Amino acid sequence: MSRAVIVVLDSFGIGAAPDAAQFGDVGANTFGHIAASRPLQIPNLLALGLGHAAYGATGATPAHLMLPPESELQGAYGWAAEVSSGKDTPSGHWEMAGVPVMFDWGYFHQRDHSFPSTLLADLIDQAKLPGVLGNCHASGTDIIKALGDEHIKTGKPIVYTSADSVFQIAAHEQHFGLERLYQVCEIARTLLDPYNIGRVIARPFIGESASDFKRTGNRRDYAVPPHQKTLLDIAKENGREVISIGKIADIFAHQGITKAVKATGLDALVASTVEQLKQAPDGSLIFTNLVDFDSEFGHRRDVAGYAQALEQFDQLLPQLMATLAADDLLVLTADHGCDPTWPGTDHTREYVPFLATGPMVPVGSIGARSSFADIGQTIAKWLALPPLLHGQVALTQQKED
Ligand SMILES: O=P(O)(O)O[C@H]1O[C@H](CO)[C@@H](O)[C@H]1O
Ligand SMILES: [Mn+2]
Ligand SMILES: [Mn+2]
Repeated sequence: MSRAVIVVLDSFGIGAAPDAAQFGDVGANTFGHIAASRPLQIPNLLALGLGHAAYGATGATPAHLMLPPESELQGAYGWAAEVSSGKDTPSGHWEMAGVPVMFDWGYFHQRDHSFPSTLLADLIDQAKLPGVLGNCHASGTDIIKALGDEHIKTGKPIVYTSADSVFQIAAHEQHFGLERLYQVCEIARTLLDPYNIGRVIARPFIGESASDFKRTGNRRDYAVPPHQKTLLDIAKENGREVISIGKIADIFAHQGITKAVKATGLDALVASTVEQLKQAPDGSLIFTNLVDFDSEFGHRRDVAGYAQALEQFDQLLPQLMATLAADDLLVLTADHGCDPTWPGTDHTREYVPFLATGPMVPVGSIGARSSFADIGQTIAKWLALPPLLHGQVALTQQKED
């Protein structure tokens, strides 16, 4: 048997998807626009075919990049489009696990007074709150700067949303209390089910004034469970270990997971992945989400920070690859784009990279993939699990002669 590792570089799109026009995202390109900002030192990602995949997705090599010859690549590369109706995190992850989201989530479209008054009244009543602040579309870091002081004074949590199907609640870890914030989120989760909202997100922060308010790693996402069996459920049912690292367990509403490991930051998340890979039994699935690309840089429209984080990840990659056993598969991908040069602060509809490596992975192009589900289907095959309902197998183990 063999093992599989998926590492999601959250928001790392590689060029506008064929249906980007429906999202106002024609021309968005997370990777391309970061690469255009300055020369990037990412030799390991390029050796896995990242530049080739970006070329495949857009028809152009990202600025400043010299692509290694195809014969020198260390894996298979492709570029995958999303079939799910939204460009949100759960849709992207569920689709890559074989469950595209073809229905529409509920959204709060109004930029101000975004939430129905009955919803807020029920939340205030059931969670025994003195009221709420915010009630608008916002960037999470801006809104705690603007309303954090008032929140501390009044004890009213800050509620806000975005173009995603989310209801986010920001509150101070000490003044309001972390456990209390989680309890309020659980109440909100039940109230939001009838609105078909994908996630309630707890956004704890610390600090004593606007200049030093800082969100912490205690963020928690309350997702609705996937509507069909995912790759994770199928692996678990077949007696496999399914190890979540970072946000994955939350994104799948803790379904199909046998072990959940928390870590904060790129270094710690990759280190946890390496550590789990060292001990995971044959047949295991390890699934890691690197949230910082999205939450610290993409949504913050921080091109320099994103570029630096890509270089940091590139440096961590050899260690991860060196931990792969002879028949292991490592897939690097993303769940959507979040072009830091794009107007607004929301996600962008993009192709994502589908980079696969491991000693038995055939080298070369696996081309354009019409759904992220090809990732899950490929892994199901690699792990000798029953096939998923969606997706095409992109590659199989290359047997030695
Ligand atoms: O601005 P922050 O709070 O980071 O919010 C972002 O994070 C949410 C979940 O990924 C997205 O819906 C987006 O609104
Ligand atoms: Mn995401
Ligand atoms: Mn996001």
